[in-house]
Amino acid sequence: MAIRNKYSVLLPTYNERRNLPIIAWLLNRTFTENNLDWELIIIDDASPDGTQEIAKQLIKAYSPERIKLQPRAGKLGLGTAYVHGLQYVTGNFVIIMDADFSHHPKFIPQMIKKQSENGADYDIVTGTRYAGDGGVYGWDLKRKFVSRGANLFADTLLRPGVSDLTGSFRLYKKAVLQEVIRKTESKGYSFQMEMMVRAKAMGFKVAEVPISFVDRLYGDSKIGSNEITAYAKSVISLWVKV
Ligand SMILES: Nc1nc2c(ncn2[C@@H]2O[C@H](COP(=O)(O)OP(=O)(O)O[C@H]3O[C@H](CO)[C@@H](O)[C@H](O)[C@@H]3O)[C@@H](O)[C@H]2O)c(=O)[nH]1
Ligand SMILES: [Mg+2]
Repeated sequence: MAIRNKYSVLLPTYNERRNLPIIAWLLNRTFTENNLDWELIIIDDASPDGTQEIAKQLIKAYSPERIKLQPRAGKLGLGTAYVHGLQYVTGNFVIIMDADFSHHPKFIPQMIKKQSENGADYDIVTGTRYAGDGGVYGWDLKRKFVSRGANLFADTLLRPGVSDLTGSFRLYKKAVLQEVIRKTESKGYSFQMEMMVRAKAMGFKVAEVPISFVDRLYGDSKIGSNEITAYAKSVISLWVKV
């Protein structure tokens, strides 16, 4: 008999108390309706808004097998949050996504289907805002420009052949995520781009699923201008090395 797949969602949070119950509810509904085994690992960086209290209530409401809280002592960045969370994964597939429902769980079954579609066996399935029916809703012109510019910059220099390098809604085989993460140096938002460039350079097979990214309703984005500088540095250093 074939082994049943298990999907572990890594969810980094920083001040997401209003979003967390809804995203947990949507994830539970999606996995249950699709008869999939899953767990949710919340990586909270000591959010001052009490996100962890909400996480603890959710663990009680759903069960400690389904929802896990793996906090850190301070705000240590998005890239290292995934590295931290990965240690606790018990599934054979890992999904990374944002907690503010910019990444709607309804795309997860599509990503899972794509992973093995027509006898394929992709190592990574990435959501893309920049191909097919994908798109971005709710961002101002400046943010759209930064995102497009970041993708264009990395694509021009590194040619990885993936339409959305900075997007962070992805499905990985756990072993692949572990292997690529070991080589990745980015601590912040440039993590996604570096992971994808390295994965392609390492010969992993990547598929794309168009997603609509809807800007958050509650709370603020945590991206700052220092992240943009770090991103540019990371693209250039990959250009030299990879
Ligand atoms: N634990 C932890 N979580 C963090 C940190 N910084 C951000 N997060 C969490 O990471 C997710 C994304 O953060 P946002 O601040 O909402 O990002 P965004 O501006 O909407 O950016 C989105 O687009 C970027 C560009 O395409 C993406 O790179 C990014 O991942 C995200 O999808 C959210 O769940 C947020 O709580 C951190 O330092 N630590
Ligand atoms: Mg967001």
